[in-house]
Amino acid sequence: MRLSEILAALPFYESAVAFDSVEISNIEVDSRRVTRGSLFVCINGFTLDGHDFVDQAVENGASAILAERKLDVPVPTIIVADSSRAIAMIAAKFYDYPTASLPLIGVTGTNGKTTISYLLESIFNEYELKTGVIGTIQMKIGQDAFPVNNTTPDALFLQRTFREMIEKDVDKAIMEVSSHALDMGRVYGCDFDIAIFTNLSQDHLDYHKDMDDYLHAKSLLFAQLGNTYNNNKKKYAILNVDDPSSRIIQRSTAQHIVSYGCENSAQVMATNIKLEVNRTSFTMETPVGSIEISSRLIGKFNVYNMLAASAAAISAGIPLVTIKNALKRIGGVRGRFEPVDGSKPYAVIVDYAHTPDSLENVLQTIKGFAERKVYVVVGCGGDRDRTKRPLMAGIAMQYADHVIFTSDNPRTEDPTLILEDMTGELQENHYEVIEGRRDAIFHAVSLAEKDDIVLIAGKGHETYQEIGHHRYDFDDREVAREAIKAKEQS
Ligand SMILES: CC(=O)N[C@H]1[C@@H](OP(=O)(O)OP(=O)(O)OC[C@H]2O[C@@H](n3ccc(=O)[nH]c3=O)[C@H](O)[C@@H]2O)O[C@H](CO)[C@@H](O)[C@@H]1O[C@H](C)C(=O)N[C@@H](C)C(=O)N[C@H](CCC(=O)O)C(=O)O
Ligand SMILES: Nc1ncnc2c1ncn2[C@@H]1O[C@H](COP(=O)(O)OP(=O)(O)OP(=O)(O)O)[C@@H](O)[C@H]1O
Ligand SMILES: N[C@H](CCC[C@H](N)C(=O)O)C(=O)O
Ligand SMILES: [Mg+2]
Repeated sequence: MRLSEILAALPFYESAVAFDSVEISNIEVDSRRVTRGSLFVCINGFTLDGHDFVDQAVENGASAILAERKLDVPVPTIIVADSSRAIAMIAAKFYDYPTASLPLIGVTGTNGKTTISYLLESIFNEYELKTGVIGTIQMKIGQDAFPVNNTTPDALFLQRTFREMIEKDVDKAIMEVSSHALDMGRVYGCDFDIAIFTNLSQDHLDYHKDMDDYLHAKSLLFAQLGNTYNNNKKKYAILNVDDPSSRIIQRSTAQHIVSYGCENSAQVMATNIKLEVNRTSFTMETPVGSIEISSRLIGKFNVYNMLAASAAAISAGIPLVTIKNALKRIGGVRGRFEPVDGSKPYAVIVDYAHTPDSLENVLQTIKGFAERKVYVVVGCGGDRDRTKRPLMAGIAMQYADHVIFTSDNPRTEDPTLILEDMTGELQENHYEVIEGRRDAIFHAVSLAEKDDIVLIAGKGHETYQEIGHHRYDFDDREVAREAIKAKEQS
């Protein structure tokens, strides 16, 4: 595509030289991926500055550079005020606005995004539609899975992926939209058809100034709903009426709102909720009728997830009976309330709870069924919100009979200091600190007796532990299985 055509997507740019004849074969933000004919976009990141790699990009064959300042290079340089925002617009243009035709659902909120994405995948698949999913665990096109570095990847990856999804005949794309992504403009250029809000509770206060700032970022998904290409497609905002933040979010969109909830009156509402140890059932009242839902997803928080997914699916025209069958079929989502080796007299559950609210929800659920002791193995990630550490520790202590505090992903922080942040204010002493996560899991499992429950929280599906800048192989579920085996042999 001609550079001038790509640049037409930008509201403003400057260039000192003529570039009318420049052809662009692809766009890249990483100088190492640049090939002959690339447009290299220099992004000033959190750790490195793409402008410093411009020589490598030119050596690798870049035809033009998009940057935030003048650079001494022998190819045309286009100057914009903010290249990480410009990239979203030009990537959408370069890949010919894929989301103008690809039906796209965005899920945002503190907890439940991944779960809802996979519920929607199951519902659409049940209706024989091909899905694409982008989120925390992976990117999927149909049943093919690919690794991702971020819950919501950068704009270039997104637009490229949406185009690939169209080429591979995807009918519905579902993506998690993190507050970081919204704040950094990774999803500018995405034309969402349905936007889902799950809930808002404390997390990410390392990045967002305060909870208002965090909520504002979440609301941006709804502010952009229907404003992208003005193509007159009907848009829906799916809001949780039981979360007070929905009232603020509601004000950021003029699109059709579909409410869901259990406590306050909602368009899609759960009544007669029965929470059992291995099954959840409820009546789902909807604008298109009422239906009995039965699912193997456990806990009231999963009733909210099922309502949110159902409200979105109904808005997308999926019949209630398909929704019912899909929710009945789905066994669970990887690393979310996942039992490890259900054949033992005690239970071991791995769950991705890494926020105060999710930990409280999961522990409340477990306490609702526990016949004897509850053990919790939990830590907090390094280089992340420090203020959630004592809150998570307090919640673990409140619900568990015994807590083993351990390392999550320490990243570049000292694990001992993270654990001090967690335990420093604790008044009671029914806890131990075992820094090594493997030892902590082995110890917790060794303590479990008949009818006890061990919750291993925080890392869910993750298959690594990040210490310093290195990711070591580590999977809570595998380690728990080994611990169970060791216990049985001792
Ligand atoms: C703070 C943050 O969001 N950082 C993101 C950012 O990385 P960065 O700014 O550090 O990038 P950088 O390494 O400084 O590089 C700057 C530029 O130089 C370029 N470069 C670099 C090296 C080189 O040789 N040549 C070159 O051109 C890079 O390609 C890049 O364009 O851009 C990267 C590429 O898009 C992201 O992967 C990375 O996310 C990191 C891994 C991250 O941890 N982000 C978290 C905070 C995040 O976004 N989390 C949310 C989920 C949160 C949740 O819901 O729980 C998410 O959506 O993932
Ligand atoms: N609706 C919900 N409300 C509160 N807690 C929830 C809800 N759904 C899931 N959880 C809890 O939060 C954890 C993470 O769930 P999930 O992965 O679906 O959320 P997420 O929003 O995708 O998280 P992330 O921000 O890490 O991507 C689960 O393991 C469970 O403990
Ligand atoms: N998307 C979240 C995941 C946190 C998972 C937890 N295991 C941790 O490392 O803190 C984040 O990057 O903040
Ligand atoms: Mg997620």
